[in-house]
Amino acid sequence: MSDSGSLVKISGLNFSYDERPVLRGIDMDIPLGKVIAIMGGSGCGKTTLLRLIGGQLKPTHGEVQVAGHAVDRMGHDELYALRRRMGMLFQFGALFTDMSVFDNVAYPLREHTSLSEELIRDITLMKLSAVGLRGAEALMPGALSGGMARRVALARAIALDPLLIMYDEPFTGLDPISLGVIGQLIRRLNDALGATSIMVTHDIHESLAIVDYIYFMSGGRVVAQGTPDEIRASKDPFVHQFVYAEADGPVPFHYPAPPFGKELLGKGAV
Ligand SMILES: Nc1ncnc2c1ncn2[C@@H]1O[C@H](COP(=O)(O)OP(=O)(O)OP(=O)(O)O)[C@@H](O)[C@H]1O
Repeated sequence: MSDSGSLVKISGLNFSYDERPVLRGIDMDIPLGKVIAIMGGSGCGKTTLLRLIGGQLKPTHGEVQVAGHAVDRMGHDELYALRRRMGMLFQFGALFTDMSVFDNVAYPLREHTSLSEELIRDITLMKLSAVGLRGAEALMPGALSGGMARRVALARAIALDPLLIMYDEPFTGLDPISLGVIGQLIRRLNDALGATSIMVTHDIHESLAIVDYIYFMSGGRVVAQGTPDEIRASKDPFVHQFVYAEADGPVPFHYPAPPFGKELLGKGAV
């Protein structure tokens, strides 16, 4: 793929929290218009990767480019302008509980633009309509089901017509029907906006249904990648473990610990 076609280009990316390496040489090329999933075991660095793309963290080595510009070399104003073009949906959506559905979705427009209240109203209603919730504008978040709240969070994430939308575990805590609805919405909104979407998720089946490409991470590295068809056909043990939700495989079930026998004996001997 040519550079002109990629919205996010990650090259040789390393990142450590203090001295502890979390990402170790990540390369990704995410084309404009695509929806991609990043999967991997707990703590493998997925959220850290999103924060590096968003410019909240700086690489230890390597580079993240968004729309042809290195994120860590941007000045304050440039980074602010870029963030305005990025929609983020964090785990559980995190709506402002003391604001109505309407005010939640209008919030980024009021914060980041100088549009008239009349125009903000029209855009907000259009965004709510895009997620099927125009009629719910006056409700407070406490009155929403989990699936509806997630849809409001989606409407808020796309309020400013983002170039790039990042989702951190958008399906967590949803029932299977809402999960399918949110998955389809992520795809439809991406395509309608001509945006590019990156989602960190544990849901392999929803990912296979809606994304263009999947990266699997382990130990801070990309260990497998491919289109949904390639992933379904893959014999890679890592991919197999994810697709078939097996406890035993390359992704360890246990957090690293000293051998059990040694620890128990150690305690018994005291
Ligand atoms: N602010 C921080 N300071 C120090 N270490 C951190 C910080 N944030 C995350 N970590 C550590 O970095 C590693 C990667 O964390 P990250 O949240 O990116 O993983 P993840 O793949 O998103 O995990 P999960 O799927 O459980 O959300 C973890 O071991 C975590 O404990």
